[in-house]
Amino acid sequence: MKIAIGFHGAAGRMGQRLVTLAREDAAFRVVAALEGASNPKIGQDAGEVAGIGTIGVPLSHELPLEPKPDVIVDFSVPEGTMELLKVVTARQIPLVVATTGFTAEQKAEILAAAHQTAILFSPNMSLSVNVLFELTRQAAQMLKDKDFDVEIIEKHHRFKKDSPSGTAMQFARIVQEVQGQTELRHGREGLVGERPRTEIGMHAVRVGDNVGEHEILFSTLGETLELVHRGHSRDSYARGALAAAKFLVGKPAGTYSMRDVLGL
Ligand SMILES: NC(=O)C1=CN([C@@H]2O[C@H](COP(=O)(O)OP(=O)(O)OC[C@H]3O[C@@H](n4cnc5c(N)ncnc54)[C@H](OP(=O)(O)O)[C@@H]3O)[C@@H](O)[C@H]2O)C=CC1
Ligand SMILES: O=C(O)C1=N[C@H](C(=O)O)C[C@H](O)C1
Repeated sequence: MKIAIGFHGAAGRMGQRLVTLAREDAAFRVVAALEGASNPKIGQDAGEVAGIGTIGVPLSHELPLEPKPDVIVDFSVPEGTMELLKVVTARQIPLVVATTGFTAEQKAEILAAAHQTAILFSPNMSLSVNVLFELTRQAAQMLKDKDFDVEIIEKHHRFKKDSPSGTAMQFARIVQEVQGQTELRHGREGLVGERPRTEIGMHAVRVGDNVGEHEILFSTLGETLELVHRGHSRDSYARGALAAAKFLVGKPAGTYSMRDVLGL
């Protein structure tokens, strides 16, 4: 039996790649392609929008009653995800949340919804970024209390709405958990004084069509260690999200992570 999969934000940059790659994967049948109510492409075929020809699934705002998806993958905007949460909890549909830019309150709502259905929530679906989360934790542990400054630089395309990226925030949280920095310093300007060791510097660069780069710098007097990930295309995120969808089908309510999917 094929997995019936739905996409939320289906006409977006990521949504189009997901529709395309899911159609190439014999494990899936695409049954829903959801978009914001005001999207001008509502009613158009999701495959036509993705550039792969007609697949018989129109872009819609409401999730049709039938066929019920076995899982939904969300790459949209925070307000859209919050709306979708009501639908997936009412209908007990597992959800992969890949959207970023949530407030702390919105994150708490997503975690609360996981009491009612299975939710996998990750700011980055790529295998190697998730490996880098682990390497960063190890580096932070080994360099703890050794007089290192930590700065995080992320680069993304000019269309990105949230800053810093959800992934950069996750790198910062990992280092803070291990080393205890109390403050995130978003850029610097003016006579800000010497750098305290209690902050992590955060720098968001927005350039052209960059699909995502993250650098974590551990630097002390005389040397710098740089951990770097560079995306080549959006397909690394899309493939990770489809692996997460396969993993989540049939799982009981609860929160899951890419570590579970990738066996890290
Ligand atoms: N976790 C990960 O690995 C990754 C996460 N992302 C995140 O995914 C999200 C989407 O990225 P990207 O595809 O580049 O962005 P896009 O803007 O290209 O796509 C978002 C889509 O969501 C649609 N949308 C807007 N409002 C709603 C709504 N209320 N309900 C449903 N859909 C809606 C947008 O429509 P419209 O254009 O009409 O506004 C658009 O089609 C971002 O938050 C990004 O940071 C991206 C890549 C990887
Ligand atoms: O908007 C993007 O493009 C990306 N967003 C995610 C984030 O905010 O971390 C993941 C990836 O870097 C691409």
